[in-house]
Amino acid sequence: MNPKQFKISNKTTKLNFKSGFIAVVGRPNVGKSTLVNELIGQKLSITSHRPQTTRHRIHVIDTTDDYQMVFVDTPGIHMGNCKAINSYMNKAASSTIANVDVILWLTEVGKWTKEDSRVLEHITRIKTPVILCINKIDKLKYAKEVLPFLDKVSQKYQPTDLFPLSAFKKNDIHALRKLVLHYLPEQALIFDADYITNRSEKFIVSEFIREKLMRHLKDELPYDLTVEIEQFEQNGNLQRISARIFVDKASQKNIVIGNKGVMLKLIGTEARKSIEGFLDRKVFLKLWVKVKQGWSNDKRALASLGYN
Ligand SMILES: Nc1nc2c(ncn2[C@@H]2O[C@H](COP(=O)(O)OP(=O)(O)OP(=O)(O)O)[C@@H](O)[C@H]2O)c(=O)[nH]1
Repeated sequence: MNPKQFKISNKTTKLNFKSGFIAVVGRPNVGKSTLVNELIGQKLSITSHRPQTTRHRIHVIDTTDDYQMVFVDTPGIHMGNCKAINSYMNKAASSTIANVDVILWLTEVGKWTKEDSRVLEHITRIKTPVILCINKIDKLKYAKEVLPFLDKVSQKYQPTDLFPLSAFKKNDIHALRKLVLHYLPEQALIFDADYITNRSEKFIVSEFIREKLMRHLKDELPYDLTVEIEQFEQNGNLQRISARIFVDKASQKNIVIGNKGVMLKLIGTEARKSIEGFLDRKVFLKLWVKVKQGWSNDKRALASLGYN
């Protein structure tokens, strides 16, 4: 299903119908986007093994006959980099936790870091119910190995619920969905039943391209680039897309293109396949690389590239 324009619903729903907003927060790389994609059963948020993959807040919506859950996936709250883009990401995450019905706070089993403590500072300021999810427990050999970590976390903070899980396990996702539902108020649909995100098709497509760049390029390079869609035209069952990849330095342009264009071709092929699956039509994708020096630390450049 393709995202349509976000619209407030005026449809009536059955008795006892529940709906509400659920913020998904946590430090980078704990599995927030993976969890959100699993909860809604569709990939809309990009993921990678690298921290700080998600840069923008995105609403993804799951509607059934009984409920409508609006998940708000956020960038990881992080430290140590004070570029304008980093403060944009931290602000997008921390401003989300007010005005939701419940917060899913993700941590990773066995790994409490300073950035988790930073999230805790934000969480303790608000009164919203918090489900503290201890993710990636599939990495443990025995289930009981989670206990010392639960103990450690409980000494720092008493959440409304403590929920160990693996985002990869269907049963865990099912149980978490039931728990979330408990915190949603009985009220009608917030958005029309066929809306699945607040973001445009163009935005999701640019994110799929950025995901492949994050996954294939090494070191710091993925953090120094962004993607802008220049052409997005549908002609019957064919979607023509032209996208520009902005890098920070001239030397980075050659790395993104690769020897004889091999890297850009690989990224283009993988991105095209993902986009075709998402749009459910054939895609002609053209990628360009352009140097835009200092874009990630320039507020005006950021705003013009959609970071606002
Ligand atoms: N083993 C294991 N890996 C997981 C699990 N959930 C997520 N991951 C992996 O953790 C990595 C990070 O996942 P993301 O969903 O991108 O994490 P995120 O918290 O959205 O990351 P940011 O964009 O940095 O905020 C990916 O390689 C995922 O495949 C899990 O339950 N178990």
